[in-house]
Amino acid sequence: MTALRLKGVSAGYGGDPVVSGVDASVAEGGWLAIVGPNGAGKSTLLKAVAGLLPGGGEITLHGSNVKSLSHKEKAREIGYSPQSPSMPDGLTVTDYALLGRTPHLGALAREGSQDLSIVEDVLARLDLGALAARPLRTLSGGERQRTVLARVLAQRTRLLLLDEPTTGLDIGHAQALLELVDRLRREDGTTVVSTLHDLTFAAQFADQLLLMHDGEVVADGAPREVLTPGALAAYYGAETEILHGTDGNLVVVPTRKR
Ligand SMILES: Nc1ncnc2c1ncn2[C@@H]1O[C@H](COP(=O)(O)OP(=O)(O)OP(=O)(O)O)[C@@H](O)[C@H]1O
Repeated sequence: MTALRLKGVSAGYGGDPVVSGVDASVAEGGWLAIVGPNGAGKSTLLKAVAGLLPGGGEITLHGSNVKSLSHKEKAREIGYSPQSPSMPDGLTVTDYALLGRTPHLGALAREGSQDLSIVEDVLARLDLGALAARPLRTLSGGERQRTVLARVLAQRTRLLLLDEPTTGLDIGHAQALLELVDRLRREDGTTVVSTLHDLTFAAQFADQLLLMHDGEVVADGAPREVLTPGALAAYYGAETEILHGTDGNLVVVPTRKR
């Protein structure tokens, strides 16, 4: 069943659209990775899907037009983690992750024991349990990034929009985070749209890629269809080799001519 559908989507920041003519559909429990060079429009498209930017076209989530959802409905349906959110430095890791529960609370209600246990569970899964009481200002870059993700995962939405979720994470924490997101989609049917610069991770975790260049989609399909040395040379100006493992894994290797 289709969870998310984009039809002729355009979006920008006031003047001419930065992104235009984007069509895509993501099945429930699917993972679409938006890839492309710097400035291609990946984050802009993600913000448009989150309903944070004005623009044209149609974005439907589980059959409802995203523009017609109230702020609260959107927050219950769509979890969005931006690339570099502003974080109030005085909050602890737990306090910050608890903000993800806000859309589920009644007016003036405070978080209850269920909200706390959801947050504890997410922190443990992100290897943040030992840092739960630490103020945000004392965290390393990768710990902050994981805390941002803890908040969006604690929101427990059917759609997750993750802008460069592995930025600043070491390879082990990056893998663990992507595996966690993958488990959510397999076990709960969570639908995922993420931008990812790491094309090997994109190929290994997403089932569908959207390659953007200059605000437009220039290729889409399964990772092995989209990630070719020719496309990476044309759109990234990159020299690469693509290795195909027998287990279906695909690896993008930058090569250097000497
Ligand atoms: N708030 C803004 N106001 C005006 N222009 C913006 C704004 N944010 C981004 N842009 C411009 O829109 C274009 C697309 O930016 P976007 O952040 O969507 O690219 P991206 O593909 O996510 O890039 P990156 O890989 O560098 O994160 C760029 O030319 C950028 O300069």
